[in-house]
Amino acid sequence: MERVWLYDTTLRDGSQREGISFTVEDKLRITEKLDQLGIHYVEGGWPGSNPKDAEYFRRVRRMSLRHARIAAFGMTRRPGRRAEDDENLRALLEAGTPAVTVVGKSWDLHVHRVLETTLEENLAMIRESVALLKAHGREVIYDAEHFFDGWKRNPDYALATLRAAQEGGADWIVLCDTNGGSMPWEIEEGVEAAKRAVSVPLGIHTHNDCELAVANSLAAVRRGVRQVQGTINGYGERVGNANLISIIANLKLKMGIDCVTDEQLARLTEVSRFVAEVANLPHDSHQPYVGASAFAHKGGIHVAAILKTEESYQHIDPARVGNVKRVLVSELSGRGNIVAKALEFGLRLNPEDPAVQAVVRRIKELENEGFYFEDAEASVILMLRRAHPDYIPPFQVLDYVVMVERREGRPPVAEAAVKVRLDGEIVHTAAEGNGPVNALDAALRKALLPRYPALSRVHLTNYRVHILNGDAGTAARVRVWIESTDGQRVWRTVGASTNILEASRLALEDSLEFGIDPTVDHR
Ligand SMILES: CC(=O)SCCNC(=O)CCNC(=O)[C@H](O)C(C)(C)COP(=O)(O)OP(=O)(O)OC[C@H]1O[C@@H](n2cnc3c(N)ncnc32)[C@H](O)[C@@H]1OP(=O)(O)O
Ligand SMILES: CC(=O)C(=O)O
Repeated sequence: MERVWLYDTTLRDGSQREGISFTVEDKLRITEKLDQLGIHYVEGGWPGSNPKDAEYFRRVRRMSLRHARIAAFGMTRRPGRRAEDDENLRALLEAGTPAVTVVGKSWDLHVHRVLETTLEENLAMIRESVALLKAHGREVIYDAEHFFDGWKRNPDYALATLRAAQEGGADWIVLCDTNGGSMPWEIEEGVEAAKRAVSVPLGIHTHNDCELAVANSLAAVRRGVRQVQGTINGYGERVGNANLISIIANLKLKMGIDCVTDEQLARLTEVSRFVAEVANLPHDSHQPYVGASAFAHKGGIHVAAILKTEESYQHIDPARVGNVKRVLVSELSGRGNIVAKALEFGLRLNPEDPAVQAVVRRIKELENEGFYFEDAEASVILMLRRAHPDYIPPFQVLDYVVMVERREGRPPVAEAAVKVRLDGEIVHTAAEGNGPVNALDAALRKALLPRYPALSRVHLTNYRVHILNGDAGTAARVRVWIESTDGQRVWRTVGASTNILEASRLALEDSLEFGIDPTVDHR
């Protein structure tokens, strides 16, 4: 298989997504990451568009990049103007990049109705703009905007625009499915037509309006295209561009094209999540290859099978793209899920152990009562421990009372009293709090801290309440989910009840019990 060059346009096309606004600093950080990923071209932006992009090009020159060539993006000269006098082309040259990408019109509709010029003048605009950039020693990538739409309506003219770019000296001609409306077979036919019309190496640039951008890019590669343009996570205007993350994984792992090294491929998840973070967008947990759920297994039958052989339900080894396999525990679990989850926490269990079967049954019953264990692994591990006949819990809450009082003109106060069995003794404590859960937590800690001083490091980082049957109004059943940390490890627990305090107590008690036991590697 021949080589394929990766061209990233996150900093230009990606910033056209609604909701994204990169700072110059953001763009420089992303550039560095893309370079580490082994991207061959990084399009930094449009220097003729705004001061931020112009500053990016000034600053990126000082970066020492190992793989990436920086490209500046702009359009062909305006109609009726000399290329030398066109301010956008001047800004492109002033950007001082080794590569320049210039976009021109391939579709006659655009020439007549958008540029409002003649077909001949558009050909001259393309030829002369490319030639000017070449005369200044740049590597010139010509982006044929709307190539596929143009080729479908007026093939002769669309192909004539490619020839104009070739005559101007373009190093690459990139066929764009700008409106994202093409089907894979139309892409293949368009690429074949372009191959017959010009001899310059071809590239592909697709948009995802029919959810086909990745498939269309791969179809073009199969037809001989040698450059693929896309954005990290598919960020882009409207519904987005071709997702370069999936394209890289597919080229390397499915098509055997060595576009990045194995080590670079293993950074794919990190880069995808990094760019989401910088873009201030939640990372899509269901994103193929790199999402947190991309290799998450929930169905009992699936988990039982992957415990025997992982390829039974995984199309690749997740480590190849820097991701990890995960096992979820829920009412859809079998014994395999429990055994696998326990193993993640350092507990080796025999699936034939009656405790395992008991926990599977209990999880199904509790989920029916409103518990939800998928993201409350610590509560699952505690159930396993408690199911064992020799397990002695570090403490047991026997009784509790919580009072909330509000008197006219004064803020509400909460007070809790607990009765706890600890090392065979009964301990009574009471404490105040700024709310009932806080008071209960304080009273419990007062009882436990003298015996378990390590609990002073344990604190809640998140507390969520989910109403399970809102139609029942104030009588609704609620689920309380707590995330805790001891500064090193993070764990999650759950409780459910029609009483919000009881649900909180269950989740809180699990959180503290899990936090006490230092023998288990909590994650
Ligand atoms: C397919 C793509 O994604 S291309 C990238 C799209 N991205 C952007 O547009 C973001 C950056 N753009 C900008 O900052 C501004 O639009 C600028 C600086 C480029 C131009 O701004 P203005 O001069 O105010 O023009 P405006 O944006 O209103 O209109 C675009 C003009 O470019 C012309 N034009 C569009 N494509 C081309 C082209 N390939 N070659 C020459 N002229 C073109 C249009 O006909 C229009 O001309 P008109 O003003 O005579 O009607
Ligand atoms: C060049 C470009 O971004 C497009 O045609 O979609």
